[in-house]
Amino acid sequence: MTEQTVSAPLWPAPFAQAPVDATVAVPGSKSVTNRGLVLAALAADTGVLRRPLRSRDTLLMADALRALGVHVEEGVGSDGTGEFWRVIPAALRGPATADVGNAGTVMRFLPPLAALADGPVRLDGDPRSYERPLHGVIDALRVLGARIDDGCRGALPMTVHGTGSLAGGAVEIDASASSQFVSALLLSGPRFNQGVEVRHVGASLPSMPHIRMTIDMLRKAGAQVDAPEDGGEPDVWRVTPGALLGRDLVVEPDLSNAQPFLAAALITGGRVTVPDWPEHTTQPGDALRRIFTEMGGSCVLDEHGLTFTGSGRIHGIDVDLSDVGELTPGIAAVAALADSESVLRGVGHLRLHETDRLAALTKEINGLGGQVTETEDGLRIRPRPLHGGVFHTYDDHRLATAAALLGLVTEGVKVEDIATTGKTLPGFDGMWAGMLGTDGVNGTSGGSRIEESA
Ligand SMILES: O=C(O)C1=C[C@@H](OP(=O)(O)O)[C@@H](O)[C@H](O)C1
Ligand SMILES: C=C(OP(=O)(O)O)C(=O)O
Repeated sequence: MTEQTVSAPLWPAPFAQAPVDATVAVPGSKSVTNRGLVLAALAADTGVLRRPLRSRDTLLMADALRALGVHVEEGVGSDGTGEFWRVIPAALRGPATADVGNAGTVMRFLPPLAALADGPVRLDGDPRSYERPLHGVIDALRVLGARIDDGCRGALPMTVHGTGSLAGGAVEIDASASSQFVSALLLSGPRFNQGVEVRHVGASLPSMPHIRMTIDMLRKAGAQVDAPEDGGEPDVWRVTPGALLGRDLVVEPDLSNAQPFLAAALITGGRVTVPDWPEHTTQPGDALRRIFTEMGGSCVLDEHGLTFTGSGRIHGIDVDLSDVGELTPGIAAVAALADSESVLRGVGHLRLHETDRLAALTKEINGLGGQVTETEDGLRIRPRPLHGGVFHTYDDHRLATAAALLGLVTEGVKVEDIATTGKTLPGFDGMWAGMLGTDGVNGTSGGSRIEESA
């Protein structure tokens, strides 16, 4: 978290005049889209992603794959099935350069793929990407046979000197900083000569549902994966070398991006339906059904989707979020509005996300009158009456959506750089106005005015 010195646009967060009552269609999952792109690029034949997420993180992945010689064509189905991306794999080429932005999925999933290119691949990104942990991927790739020039930093920017193939084999890593280290190695594993065996040797491992998502998608693309949950050794995954199939994949809505809308129902005592909520999923956002129910609402999953209804009461919660860390900012915002204290545990690694999320949430919620303290592995949140003010967002999409939530029930909240939501949810401000019925349809325009900060 660095202080923001440049003036950034301020977005007056719309204040809810009444409980929300809306249906909100949420675009595709970032995590599924970027895994789908990588697996399709490594496949033996053409694949299609239907309803992919079109956001900064996924466009960066598509562009990086194009730089490596893969064809990613964008189209719109004539049969009402919406947008699709056709991925035509090709021999991976170097020299190439790729911008990873501040996308964890791109900066971690791309290096193993780059090691399969037939020349050097230079990876660079936003200043924050230099600070985000990448050593687990870099060190592992070296053990597996890759040559990487990272100036001994264990971080970006770096060049992966691809030679057209990688030996692969067994490797130990400490993935306590990010589950994406494990996912990255497994995703490209089928294309390594000996496949890959990844053994996690660190103290903890966050975001297990995301590792399950990796395994599930690998298997659906034809890979053979041995995982701990199938009776294998704890913290060891094995991927057998072999060809991957091009799939026709319909991307589920991003359930973590559904969070602010469901939370809006919870904190206003209203109701929000998210269509196409999957009955079974590996997405961590599915845990919102349990977490937000415990915090005071109720939900029904039926043919309309997931309908979440607030009760008018918001309860504090004591919860371990290590499996679902990316939900923390939204849960923290709701907790700041609750009728009792909350303790959010197991998320120390969020200090190395888009920003230091624990420091940023503490500072910004307290700036509106809240009482949040950092613990070693999370946050303690004592609800206090909040007041308006500027909420800084530190280039973090989930800070921005958390701020919008606080502004929904607190007059005068101004959110810095709402456009940062474009990392995973472009057009968030318009969707928020649509949920409130203030998107111009009924004559008001709460969500679109922008001011310059001092
Ligand atoms: O693999 C993925 O798609 C993700 C894994 C998680 O990363 P960490 O394990 O680094 O928290 C999550 O926070 C991120 O938003 C997406
Ligand atoms: C941590 C996140 O993203 P990334 O994929 O950049 O790690 C997130 O989306 O909350």
